[in-house]
Amino acid sequence: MSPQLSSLSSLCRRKQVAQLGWSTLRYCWSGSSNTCVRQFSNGAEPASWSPNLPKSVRIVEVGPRDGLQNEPKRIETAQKLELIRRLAESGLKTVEATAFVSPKWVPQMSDHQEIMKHLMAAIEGSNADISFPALVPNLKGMEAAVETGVREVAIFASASEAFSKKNINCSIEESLDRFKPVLSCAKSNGIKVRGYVSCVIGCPYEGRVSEESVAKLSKQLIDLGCYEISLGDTIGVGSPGSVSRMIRRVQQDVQTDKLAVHFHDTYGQALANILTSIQLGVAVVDSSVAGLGGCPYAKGATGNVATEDVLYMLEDLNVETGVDLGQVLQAGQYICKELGKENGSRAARALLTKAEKGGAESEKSASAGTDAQMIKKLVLNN
Ligand SMILES: CC(C)(COP(=O)([O-])OP(=O)([O-])OC[C@H]1O[C@@H](n2cnc3c(N)ncnc32)[C@H](O)[C@@H]1OP(=O)([O-])[O-])[C@@H](O)C(=O)NCCC(=O)NCCSC(=O)C[C@@](C)(O)CC(=O)[O-]
Repeated sequence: MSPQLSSLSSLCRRKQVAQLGWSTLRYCWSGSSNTCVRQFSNGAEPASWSPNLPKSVRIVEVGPRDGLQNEPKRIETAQKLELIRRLAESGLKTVEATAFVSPKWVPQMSDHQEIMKHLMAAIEGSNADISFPALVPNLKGMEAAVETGVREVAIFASASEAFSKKNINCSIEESLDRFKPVLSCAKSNGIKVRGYVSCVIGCPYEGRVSEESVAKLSKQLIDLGCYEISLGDTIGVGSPGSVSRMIRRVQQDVQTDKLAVHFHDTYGQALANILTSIQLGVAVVDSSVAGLGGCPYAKGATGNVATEDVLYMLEDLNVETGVDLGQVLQAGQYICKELGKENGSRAARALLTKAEKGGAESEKSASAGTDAQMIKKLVLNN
């Protein structure tokens, strides 16, 4: 073996390239630039640029709930349903639709019954492979959700005491007590329950949150019966260092295939955090169309990471999502127009600018295949 191949071989072994099937890989060096180009021996592209990435990622779209809950202007139920319809048509398999919370606390979600009844009627009797979960904070919310025929709910706890108090008006311990009857009601009605842990890196009232408390609460929610835990950086203060420390600690107590990540983009770290998380094996990512969002009880925190930005990155990494970026982008444009606000997705804005300048010209200059394909679609659809 040449010295170059031998040093590459040990480097790749360190990175556990064996998982990809070492024998099927052929390596060529482009001597001058010293870059390694990987190809499968059958000529196909490698699954992804890094052996540590999952083959596919499930996107949990939270725009209609997390994205809209903080909007000051009343959004009509019909507008919300139109947004959900467009998102569902893009190939998303999970679209969080609403929250059965108190209308006094979060007025924007007060049409939860109507939204959920409509969605459940739309998929009734079908084998539609799509889930429309709703947030529930307590048994009262759960009972209202059950009346609509809901098939999946999400309970939400906080790793910070102060945030728990502000957000759901009880301590962490009390919230777990409130969730117990929710879980048993879910069990007897065959409803899946997802669990959120908020403030996994920092809290707007208490500052830094320990990895220990995030792991403890995540495990408690799993033990209560949640099938998955979404780790929420509610105020978007994490970056890859703190995020990887937190995830590694949680992985000691909860299986990785039961974890999801939920990043807000306050410090512009969300995509880096997602890349870090998926390299640690997490294969479920929450995001919000057009980067809508913010929490009413976390002032100053910006929206969730934009679904379009996540899809743009994952497409380039060859990580499958089954979601059509063009359709999500158009759903984002629809809701931004209704809300009278600019699209918060950087990828959406860049692609739209290019599309406006003219598809053919942009295709020539597009740096990534994703750009060219997207612009073609946008030009055709506009
Ligand atoms: C949990 C409560 C209800 C406690 O609120 P409370 O005031 O302590 O509740 P209560 O039991 O004392 O009841 C007070 C009133 O609320 C009613 N009530 C009681 N429960 C419900 C219910 N489920 N639905 C509708 N109404 C309800 C109840 O019937 C009563 O009505 P009244 O007699 O005054 O007319 C309240 O604090 C609340 O609704 N909080 C929700 C806050 C919220 O939605 N926050 C945003 C979620 S985002 C988040 O948490 C982060 C996340 C998940 O996105 C992840 C991340 O970003 O990191």
